[in-house]
Amino acid sequence: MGSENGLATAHGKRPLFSFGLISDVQYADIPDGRSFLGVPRYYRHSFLVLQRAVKEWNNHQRHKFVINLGDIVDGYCPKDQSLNTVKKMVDEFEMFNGPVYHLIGNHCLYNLPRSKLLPLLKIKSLQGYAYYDFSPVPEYRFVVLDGYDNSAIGWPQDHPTTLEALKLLREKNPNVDKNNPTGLVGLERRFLMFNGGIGKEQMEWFNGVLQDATKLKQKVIVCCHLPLHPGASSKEALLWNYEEVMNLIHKYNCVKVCMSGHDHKGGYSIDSHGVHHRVLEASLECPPGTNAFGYADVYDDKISLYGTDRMRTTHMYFNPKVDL
Ligand SMILES: Nc1ccn([C@@H]2O[C@H](COP(=O)(O)O)[C@@H](O)[C@H]2O)c(=O)n1
Ligand SMILES: O=P(O)(O)OC[C@H](O)CO
Repeated sequence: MGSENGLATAHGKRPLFSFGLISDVQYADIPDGRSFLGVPRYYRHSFLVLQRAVKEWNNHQRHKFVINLGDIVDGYCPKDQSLNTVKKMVDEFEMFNGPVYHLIGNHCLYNLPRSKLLPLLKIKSLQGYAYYDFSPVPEYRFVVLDGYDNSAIGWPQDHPTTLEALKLLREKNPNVDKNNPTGLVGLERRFLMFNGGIGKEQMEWFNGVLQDATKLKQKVIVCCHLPLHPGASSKEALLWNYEEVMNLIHKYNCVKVCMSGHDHKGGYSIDSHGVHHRVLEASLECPPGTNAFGYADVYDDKISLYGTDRMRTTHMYFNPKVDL
């Protein structure tokens, strides 16, 4: 891991704080396999990646917390093992000497209902939603979005949200298999069942948090399992209503970085308003002996993400013209 070890850096400053990050561990006690498109997936090895990540984060000694960008378990995990597998993963995360913040992903929801999943992940939620915020230092606010708020997965089959999401998928995606993007053109390829969107109440809550952060002169890092910007992601992995979310973010100047998982190859872009979008490379796709985890050093004018092996290092400088 490229390291500044939390000490004075090249531009002479100490980070305000640092934190560990990882995404798409997608562990299951099953033999190696492949994605639909043929990319190898190492279901058992991904647990070893997590173990090595926790060891590194603890060795560093200065990380204030760790954030898991979602999909702690894989959809192929035998369903009679789901509960114990999620517990095993949470227990491993809890070997970290500090708080751990989890996001939910589609694979989590293939395994467990929200009522079981959220308490295990220690996500304090209202009515089963998995969005929340926290402020590790007065200068920064993290917003965790629930990208499966509007979704055809994770809610009971007869739930109004499921029915509404299925209606949208029928309108947008003519394929029988609603995970199949064949025939969908351009950004419409995001209308797949393994994606989802942010609902009205969550949007209102998000707007309120951005207003409050602006008042407090806090910089905001938005985290969502589903990517929010086409420049950093495959079209097939995007949040259904990413434009609505980005329009809201762009009304304010406080959001500096958006972080996601889901699109396993990873990605990075800066949008037209200078907001950085970083999609993290998946732990699941690390061949044995390799890794994909990292940590971020956070300053008042940049975030440096230091990746290990398959997770790329990214220095994200904030646009000095964008004042708080
Ligand atoms: N191009 C694609 C990608 C996926 N699918 C469908 O999605 C399911 C999940 O895909 P994974 O990459 O997670 O394995 C897969 O079973 C397909 O139904 C697709 O049709 N076309
Ligand atoms: O996380 P999965 O297995 O549902 O795969 C999602 C795809 O990578 C999105 O393009």
